[in-house]
Amino acid sequence: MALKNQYLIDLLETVKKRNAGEPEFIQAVTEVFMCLEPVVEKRPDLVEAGVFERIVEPERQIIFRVPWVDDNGKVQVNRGFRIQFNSAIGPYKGGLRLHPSVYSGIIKFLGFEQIFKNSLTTLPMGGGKGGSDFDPKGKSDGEVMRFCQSFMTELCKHIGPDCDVPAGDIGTGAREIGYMFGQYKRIRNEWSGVLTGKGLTYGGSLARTEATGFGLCYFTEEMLKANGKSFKDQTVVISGSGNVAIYATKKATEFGAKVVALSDSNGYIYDPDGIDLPVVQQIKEVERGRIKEYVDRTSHKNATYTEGCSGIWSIKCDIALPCATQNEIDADSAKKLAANGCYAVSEGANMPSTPEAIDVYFENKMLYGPAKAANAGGVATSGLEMSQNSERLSWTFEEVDAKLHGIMKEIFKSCDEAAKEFGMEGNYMAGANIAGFLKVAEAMKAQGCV
Ligand SMILES: NC(=O)C1=CN([C@@H]2O[C@H](COP(=O)(O)OP(=O)(O)OC[C@H]3O[C@@H](n4cnc5c(N)ncnc54)[C@H](OP(=O)(O)O)[C@@H]3O)[C@@H](O)[C@H]2O)C=CC1
Ligand SMILES: O=C(O)CCC(=O)C(=O)O
Repeated sequence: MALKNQYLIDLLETVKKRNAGEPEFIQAVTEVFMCLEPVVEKRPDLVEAGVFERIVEPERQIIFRVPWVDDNGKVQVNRGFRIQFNSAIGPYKGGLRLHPSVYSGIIKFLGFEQIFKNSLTTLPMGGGKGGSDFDPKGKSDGEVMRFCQSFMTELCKHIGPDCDVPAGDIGTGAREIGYMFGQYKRIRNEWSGVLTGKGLTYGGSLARTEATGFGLCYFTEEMLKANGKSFKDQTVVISGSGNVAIYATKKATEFGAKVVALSDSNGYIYDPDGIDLPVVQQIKEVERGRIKEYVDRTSHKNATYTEGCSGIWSIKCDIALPCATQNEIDADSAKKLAANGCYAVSEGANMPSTPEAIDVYFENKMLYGPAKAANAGGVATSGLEMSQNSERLSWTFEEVDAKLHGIMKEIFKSCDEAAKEFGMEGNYMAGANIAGFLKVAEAMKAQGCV
């Protein structure tokens, strides 16, 4: 697919020049622009208000030094990032990624996607994202703590419960959030809901741990239902074996599907008898081990491990849920999925499909649940954590889960309706981008040229 609208073509050229060397961000903007072409035609008032030019430029970007001392007494230096992309509809909100691949282009694409995702949740949250090229893998708890304290010593100057509320993402789980929260509280001498994904003993919300994976399945079930299908008795392949993948496996299994594969950045497991989730949880959540250990630890005799990640998409399945990282499904992998009869791809990870892979989904009439809608359950539940912190109350697991389920149903409905309204029925990617954009755009127009 290529852009046809000259105004958007020219604007994309400007974005490319201004953000040279950041291909992930250009990829994210290109996708959004392709979906917004009919909006440009229908809403000249938004063009007049400069909304398109303003929405692709972050309100603020912070880059900082993160020095810390390792277990050998050696000084290490990482780079920290926080991008405060858009605050039109609420305080900046989005996770912190700790992974060696992190640089400004990754944080910028994630922050940009977050604007539309957060808008789709219906909650008042703007878009932001952050992180560092620090790799928590293989580090001791002491090293992770010293890094997190140093990171927060700078970050705390720029965030706050009514300004910017970070959370977890790849490499940032409950341990890291705990260390960062402790440091924020110590420096600012205040207890506030400045981070979400907190532990349950200090203001965290029940069901936040499960929320992204559960939400992905709630959204996917709605998409399947609208097309006369369901998870029941379907074979599912899920990539990754982190927070999102684990709870997507749990909910898909509860919905009656059989999940047969999971992966990490070294390789993938295939278990034709269905993934033995408690074993995966022990290895990944408790021991921080590698997925290949599964084969020796499960009683399922037919389980196998294969080195390398992309082979996971050659496994025959009905539904694929990529839950690891960006651009993990390319055109070749998408073609293998289609050739093996996979009819639905729904994204737990952020931007896991390349543009060429998305073309393959549409050419093969596969159902496609785009990340900014399908994985919005995590941030939605973070929004619910913020509400509980403000109220000084804690809701039960069932209450939070029911609200999450309701939000995911509404997100599917908005995507479906926007796609229909703008003449692209069944294209939930277009629907998600249009519905997410319109709310933010109206707010930006109403607030004047800021
Ligand atoms: N956590 C949340 O609430 C939300 C997360 N997301 C997105 O979901 C995805 C997964 O996040 P989450 O589960 O939280 O992260 P985790 O750190 O818990 O798990 C990440 C998983 O993905 C694998 N992975 C990471 N990088 C790569 C890579 N380059 N190639 C192959 N596999 C890789 C990891 O393997 P290994 O252990 O080997 O690194 C691990 O299995 C990300 O795209 C994130 O942005 C989206 C919405 C909310
Ligand atoms: O819960 C949050 O605030 C962050 C979630 C997130 O980073 C994401 O949706 O990608």
